[in-house]
Amino acid sequence: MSLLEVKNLNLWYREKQVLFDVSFEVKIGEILCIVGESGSGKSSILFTILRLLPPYARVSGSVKFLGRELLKLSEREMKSIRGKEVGMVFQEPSLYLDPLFTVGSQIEETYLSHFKAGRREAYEACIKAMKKAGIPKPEEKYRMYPHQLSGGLKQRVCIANAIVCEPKLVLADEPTTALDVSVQRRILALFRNMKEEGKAVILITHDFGVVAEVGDRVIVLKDGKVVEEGDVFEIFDNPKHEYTKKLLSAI
Ligand SMILES: Nc1ncnc2c1ncn2[C@@H]1O[C@H](COP(=O)(O)OP(=O)(O)OP(=O)(O)O)[C@@H](O)[C@H]1O
Repeated sequence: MSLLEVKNLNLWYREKQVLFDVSFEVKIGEILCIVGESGSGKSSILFTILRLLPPYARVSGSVKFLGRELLKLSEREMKSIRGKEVGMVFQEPSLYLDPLFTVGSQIEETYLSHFKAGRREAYEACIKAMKKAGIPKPEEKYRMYPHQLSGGLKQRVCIANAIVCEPKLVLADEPTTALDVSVQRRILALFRNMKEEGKAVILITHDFGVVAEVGDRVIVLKDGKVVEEGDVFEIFDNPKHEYTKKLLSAI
């Protein structure tokens, strides 16, 4: 069953068009990887799905999540979807953590903004999410401020924040780039587990090793257009587009 259906999506930042007729689907239990060079529009696809665009952006097309047209929802309805139904891990964790609050209170806040729960329940959900995100000694880290954590740990806090409400879909923009190999493996294992729980992930990555390890399907983006789409094995064994061949030969 289709969890997310994106059809003929176009995006303009002021006069400049950056997405051209982008269409793809994400099924339940699937990890879709988006690959493409810097500036090809990968992050813009995720920001458009969650409607986190600047006021000067213009969008046409359709983004259906479980049959609901997200592009037509009010901001209030979108708020109830962001973080709860659809989680997001951004590229630069420092930008999304508030320096004035402990990381534990920020993750709990995400939980409490979507569920009527007491402090104890929120605390337990927070510790569980931190463990799943591969944070060692989560009870200690819970009380720390972002500046007291390394870049890799901050990224894992963002991942915990994205999964604390157990969303059906996680959008992850280069989530493992700042992490060392063992933590990276743990995060990829977390994404694989999400598939088994009937959830799905859209993963932006430059790393074809990551695609091979967890991806089910891939879309290749070039200058805002989908130039190739297919199952991971098909793309690796038989890339059709010159651009995909070039990306593959670069690794
Ligand atoms: N908020 C914005 N306002 C104006 N232009 C933007 C904005 N965000 C991105 N762009 C432009 O849109 C195009 C696509 O950018 P986007 O960040 O989506 O690409 P990307 O493939 O994710 O790149 P990267 O891998 O470097 O993150 C680029 O030309 C970029 O300069």
